[in-house]
Amino acid sequence: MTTPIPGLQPRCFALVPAAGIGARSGADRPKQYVPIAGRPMITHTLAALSRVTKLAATLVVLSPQDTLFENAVPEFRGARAWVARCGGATRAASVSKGLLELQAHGAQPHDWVLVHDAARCLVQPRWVEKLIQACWDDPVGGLLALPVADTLKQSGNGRVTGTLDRKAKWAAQTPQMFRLGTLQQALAQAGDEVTDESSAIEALGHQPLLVEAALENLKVTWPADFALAERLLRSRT
Ligand SMILES: Nc1ccn([C@@H]2O[C@H](COP(=O)(O)OP(=O)(O)OP(=O)(O)O)[C@@H](O)[C@H]2O)c(=O)n1
Ligand SMILES: C[C@](O)(CO)[C@H](O)COP(=O)(O)O
Repeated sequence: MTTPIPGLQPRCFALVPAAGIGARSGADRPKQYVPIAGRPMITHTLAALSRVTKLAATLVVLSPQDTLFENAVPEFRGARAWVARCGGATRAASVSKGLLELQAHGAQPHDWVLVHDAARCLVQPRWVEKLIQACWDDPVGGLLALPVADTLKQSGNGRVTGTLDRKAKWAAQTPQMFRLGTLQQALAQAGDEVTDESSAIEALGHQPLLVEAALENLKVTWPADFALAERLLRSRT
């Protein structure tokens, strides 16, 4: 595991995987570019991250075939805003490629990386700050998450085949915050199929910190989620 270096302050970087196609969303384009409340979804995500002063820079990982980003987010530029068209076939592959890109920009193994889905466009700066504060002195790092409130059913052929114990179950969100070096090692060992960073870190034998967030930090995934996200965003202004 990458450990802190005495006397050397780590920096915090945001890494935003945005190389997916949004197959489940039913949209006519990658879902991160679908307008929500008048702007492409990803602009809300990046605007929220830009208000987190602890972040040294934000890297957006795009698909090598992406032609939409610069038009969608013309304001995303400058010393703290990086883009790399190095996305892979899975979210984990995109994150791994992004970590290499962060290193190419000078990030060090002991620096913190906050991986945040482009598709969680309702993230609020205060939740990100809560995560940073909670994890800053933690030996492992952690993630935003929410205790499961619904009763969990096991399914088979559309019928209930069992009821799962929901005690001590949390739904993982993002950002997920880990040291760059540890995350690189974890993803290299876990492979490209893990669905979040925490799973890879857990597979190394660590126990990431759970930092309670809000239901509102949802991931736009299904067609109906766009209207819900729009209502929530509009209700803030
Ligand atoms: N190969 C991939 C797949 C996903 N992502 C990103 O990871 C985040 C969470 O993934 P998900 O919600 O599953 O997005 P998609 O993969 O685009 O959706 P779907 O699975 O429905 O195709 C998204 O911001 C998405 O752009 C990525 O960078 N690279
Ligand atoms: C990282 C994540 O958002 C945590 O809930 C989630 O695992 C992403 O999953 P997906 O398969 O990319 O939708």
